[in-house]
Amino acid sequence: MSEYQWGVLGGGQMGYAIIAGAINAGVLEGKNVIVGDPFRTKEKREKWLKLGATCLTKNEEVITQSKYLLLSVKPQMMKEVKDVLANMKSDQTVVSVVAGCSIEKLNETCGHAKVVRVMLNQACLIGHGAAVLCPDKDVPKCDFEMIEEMFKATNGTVDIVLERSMDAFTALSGSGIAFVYQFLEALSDGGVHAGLSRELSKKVAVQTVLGAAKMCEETGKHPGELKDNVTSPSGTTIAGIRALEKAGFRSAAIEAVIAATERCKELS
Ligand SMILES: NC(=O)C1=CN([C@@H]2O[C@H](COP(=O)(O)OP(=O)(O)OC[C@H]3O[C@@H](n4cnc5c(N)ncnc54)[C@H](O)[C@@H]3O)[C@@H](O)[C@H]2O)C=CC1
Ligand SMILES: O=C(O)[C@@H]1CCC=N1
Repeated sequence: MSEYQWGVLGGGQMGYAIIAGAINAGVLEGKNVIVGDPFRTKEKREKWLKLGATCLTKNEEVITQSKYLLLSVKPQMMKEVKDVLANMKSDQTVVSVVAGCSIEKLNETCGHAKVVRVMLNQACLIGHGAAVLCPDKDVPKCDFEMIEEMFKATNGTVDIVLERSMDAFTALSGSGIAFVYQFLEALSDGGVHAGLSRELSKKVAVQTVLGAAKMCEETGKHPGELKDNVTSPSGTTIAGIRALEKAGFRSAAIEAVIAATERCKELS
């Protein structure tokens, strides 16, 4: 084993968010990271080099030189990496964020390595992800604690969950952040329609969503109760809520989580 501790297979959006988040949080050093990716663009390689990581296009070397391997290729790319993963040893641990890829499948694919399945979203880059972890039974306690600490440093919440709920968490956390981005974009479009500048509308929309999330977190109150507190009789809010209800807003959000969960099941 070399000086590298963390290998990454797939240095794209999620691999980068997890590792850069950990480096930003001070729980990992770039010099301890080795990334395997075809690096089809110069920008991608440079992003990793800036972190102090080592970039390789040969996955074999990444595998042999890592104690922990972050598996962050697309589900459809698993077949491309399965031959190198098959060589993994029992003193190595794979941390997989691959949507829909079960522990059973990971065990079949990753040689003798131990396996931890994780789901989270890209806000881990800035310490505000929402992570769920699902370790296989044979993961040594000290290895799991180390992995848990790393995810605690980069996520607002970290929970250990049963594997059967991973598809739902993929929808709620992994994809859910994109649904919130869509809501944010739509809110600021609404502001622009009402005559606000794009810049100020976006800024206020972001702060409004941030404030709502913090109110839910810090008061511990049900979002419905907080909504009722805002809604004056014959006021502006109820007029807006009526419009949202007419358009099926809450149902659309529920359907989005269901659709993403179903898609995750299909991917597996
Ligand atoms: N994007 C997200 O917000 C989230 C993604 N995930 C999961 O993370 C995984 C990665 O997703 P993204 O980062 O979005 O995808 P991405 O496409 O940004 O990253 C995948 C990376 O794998 C690289 N790659 C392709 N073939 C390879 C090979 N043979 N060996 C090594 N690397 C190879 C690509 O060049 C790319 O950089 C997926 O399995 C996804 O389900 C999980 C949670 C959230
Ligand atoms: O869209 C996807 O498939 C991935 C998994 C969760 C978030 N992004």
